[in-house]
Amino acid sequence: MTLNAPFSYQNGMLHAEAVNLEHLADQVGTPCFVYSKQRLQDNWWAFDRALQPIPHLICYAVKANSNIAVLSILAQLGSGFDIVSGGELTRVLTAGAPANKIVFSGVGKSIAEMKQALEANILCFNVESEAELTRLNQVAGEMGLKARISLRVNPDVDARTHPYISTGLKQNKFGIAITEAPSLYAKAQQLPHLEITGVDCHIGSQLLDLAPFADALQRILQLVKQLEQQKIQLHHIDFGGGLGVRYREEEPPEIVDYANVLLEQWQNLPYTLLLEPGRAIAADAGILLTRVEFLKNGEAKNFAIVDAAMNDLIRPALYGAWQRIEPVFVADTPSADPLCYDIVGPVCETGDFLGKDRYLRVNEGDLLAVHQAGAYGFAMSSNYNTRGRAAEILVSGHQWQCVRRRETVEDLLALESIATI
Ligand SMILES: Cc1ncc(COP(=O)(O)O)c(C=O)c1O
Ligand SMILES: N[C@@H](CCCC[NH3+])C(=O)O
Repeated sequence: MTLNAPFSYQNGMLHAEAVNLEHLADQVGTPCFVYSKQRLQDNWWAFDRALQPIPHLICYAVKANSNIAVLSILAQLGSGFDIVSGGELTRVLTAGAPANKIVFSGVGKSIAEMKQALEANILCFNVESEAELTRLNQVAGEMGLKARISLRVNPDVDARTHPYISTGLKQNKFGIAITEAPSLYAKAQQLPHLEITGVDCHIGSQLLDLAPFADALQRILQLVKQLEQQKIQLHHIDFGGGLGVRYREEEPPEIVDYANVLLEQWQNLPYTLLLEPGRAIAADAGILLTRVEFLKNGEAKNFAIVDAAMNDLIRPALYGAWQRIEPVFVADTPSADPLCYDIVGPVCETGDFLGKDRYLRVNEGDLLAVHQAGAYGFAMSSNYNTRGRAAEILVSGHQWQCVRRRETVEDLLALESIATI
């Protein structure tokens, strides 16, 4: 028997982390998410290196994986952060990141969130509507402060990704139409409690093509020229995140090729380039470990019923996403042919599956690893069916540490009370 390295990737590279996953799963219990410190760092450095020729700030998209230990690893590298809520702001500051590297995206910022971010003195609000602009100006004024802003511009390019995670089209709720941006910038310039500092854009997630990026940047740079003519002073251009990763047979661009497409158009612009990558930094730095509870041979299908469910990893149920699932132990000389299974969880939904039609050699009690689970895994988990959320483990070399313990039922019930009315 050989133990698979915890992070053996599709490209055949074995990762340096060397923790025995069986021992870890025995001690922590399953399901649990396991993150590689080294891989997080390597991914962040790959962006940083690729953008070396120009002034830049990588603002990791916290929504992808907001564990405080993950954030603090990136903060120590000098990362900036893209947040979308007051909660994420608190996490990032708790992780020790400086507020002046934080940008705040999202279409529905509340007054309380605006106040929190103004008090913290974040780098920039990415404003997504005229109404938000008005509200932010008022809130900042009441606090006797000025809010630094970018307008998030919707360039109307088709990112050619899943419709739920495409954000740069006219019909999406995000951003301000590029055609309306010059007049809204002119308005922002008149508002006394705002300070224009940049332009922002994000066209979608899990992008596998460079063309939409190139297209969007071209449109943004045209807008920037127009704003220069309007004498609007910019300091940065925030080009969002969205670079895809390989889940199955996709061929996402390398980080360096993605950066080169941006650099080609950038030339010698006198601005700082901000990027907001999430998935490309966190996805392949994490796996979800789950144990087979039962094997069930139905009339039409075989099921491997595992102890992780859609509440732990919702991407398969929500987007029909495919993530690689494989046993942690692989026999050197397999004794039987693999069987075709649906890998399903205990949640009472037919949509509760982690994978369908997977050929596996498994037995009850076996440990499985779901790959590419470092991004939009735990961060999108829930307590559906009153299931406590999984533990999160960070591994570094031969060491591991529990960076979020498993939720107990007491944790879940603590917020509720028996009705007395
Ligand atoms: C505004 C914004 N920035 C950054 C991201 C991160 O995207 P990704 O994880 O695809 O890099 C997202 C998510 O799509 C987003 O909405
Ligand atoms: N949650 C999505 C990505 C959403 C990106 C956020 N704007 C996913 O798992 O693919």
